[in-house]
Amino acid sequence: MLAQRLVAALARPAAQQPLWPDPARTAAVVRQLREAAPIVTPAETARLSARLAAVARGEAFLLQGGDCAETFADNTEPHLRANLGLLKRIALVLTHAAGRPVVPVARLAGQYAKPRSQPVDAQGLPVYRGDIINSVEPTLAARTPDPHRMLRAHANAARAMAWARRICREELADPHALHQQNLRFVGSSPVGARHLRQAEELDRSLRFMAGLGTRGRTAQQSEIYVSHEALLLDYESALLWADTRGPEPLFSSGLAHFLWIGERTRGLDGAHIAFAELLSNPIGVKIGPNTTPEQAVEYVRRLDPHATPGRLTLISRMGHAQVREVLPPIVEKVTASGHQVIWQCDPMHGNSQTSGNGYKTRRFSHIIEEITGFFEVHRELGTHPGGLHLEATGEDVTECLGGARGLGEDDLPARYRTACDPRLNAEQSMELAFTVADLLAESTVHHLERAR
Ligand SMILES: O=C[C@H](O)[C@H](O)COP(=O)(O)O
Ligand SMILES: C=C(OP(=O)(O)O)C(=O)O
Repeated sequence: MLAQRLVAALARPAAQQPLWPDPARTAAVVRQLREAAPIVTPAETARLSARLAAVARGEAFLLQGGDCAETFADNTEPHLRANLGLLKRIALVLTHAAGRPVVPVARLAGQYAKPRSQPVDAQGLPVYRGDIINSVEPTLAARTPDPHRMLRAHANAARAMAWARRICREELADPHALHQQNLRFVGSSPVGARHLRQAEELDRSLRFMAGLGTRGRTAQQSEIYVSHEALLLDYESALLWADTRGPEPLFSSGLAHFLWIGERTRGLDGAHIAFAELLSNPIGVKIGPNTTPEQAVEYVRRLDPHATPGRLTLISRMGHAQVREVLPPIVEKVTASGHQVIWQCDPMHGNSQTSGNGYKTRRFSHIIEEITGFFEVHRELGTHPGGLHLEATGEDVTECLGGARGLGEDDLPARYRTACDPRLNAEQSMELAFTVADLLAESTVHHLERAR
């Protein structure tokens, strides 16, 4: 029955899929993938579901982030350490500000497929669709979709997951060490003085905990969950466990704990939403500025049929100029439906622009403005601003404009390394973290006042 539903889901129109040149070879690769080892376990995914239920109830915060596009070349321990370290450092600042747990979900171990606006690039070549499909190198041969890349993606994801588990357990579980790195940011950033008070308060809290005899190295501190966009359906549908623990039999993805459906593939009649309906994993749906409140309620109805808190995350990416106008009626209508979704802000994808010198970029001030608008909307409506979804790296790239160092267009070429969209660098990310910390602290106060 479930297998038949899967066949029916995949028979629906699927946007953004590659035209594999040799279907027989693709089928052979998919058969091989079905035999491959899973990247994550259902028990881990169930643990994330429980953590996300707390987020949906307003008792925790979801922090998701990482590269726009993972690449095979950058799948190295140092790169993962930098990105995971950044995620954990941001999480520490936000945990302290919110006085609530932060659930860390990396864009990692599978974020290899990219939806694109145009099928061809400026040179007339097939566009780069992520390392799982073709190569970024600008030649016709390299851009031709190659199904064998799905096997390479799986092997890379398995390696990344093993590293991520080890790095988070052995290197990033000590809040004191993370805090020391954050203090270095505060000491060296041109806007560090602005964040000194927050850093000192965190310092005091950590010393207080040490006084109580705990360094805070808990199992929760070393946890990490992974996520990616469920875009390439040949890959996503190849590794599924049967999951009979819930109210109806479903599949649990063996490829990631959390999967999201992107803005370009969220059509209600399409294969991606139908596929997501068959998963027991927590699911995200990106909602852009054209989303209507009625559509949002339909996602809730289809993807959260049993009204499970945190099962669905609605990831708004409206753009800084539209968030205050477009988001409120959506939040109101979904709230009235009685479902407890997670409201997450992706301040990246609605704020992309092309610089005068031809780089795809984003302005730091626009990113902050969208997050501020998101918090304002939820404060106004009395709902929980439950999470943040960032494209960010712990490396010192020059891809987004602005921030404390005032990165300008002329700075972009120096270290513009992304394979797709521009990421915040480590310093811009920490500046954002301290800014969001203030917003979160405020929202916690309002939450407590309302609860009284
Ligand atoms: O990461 C996201 C998408 O792949 C991206 O925003 C689409 O980018 P494009 O407009 O450059 O194709
Ligand atoms: C493509 C992405 O986002 P969106 O679907 O919101 O454009 C992404 O998060 O990588």
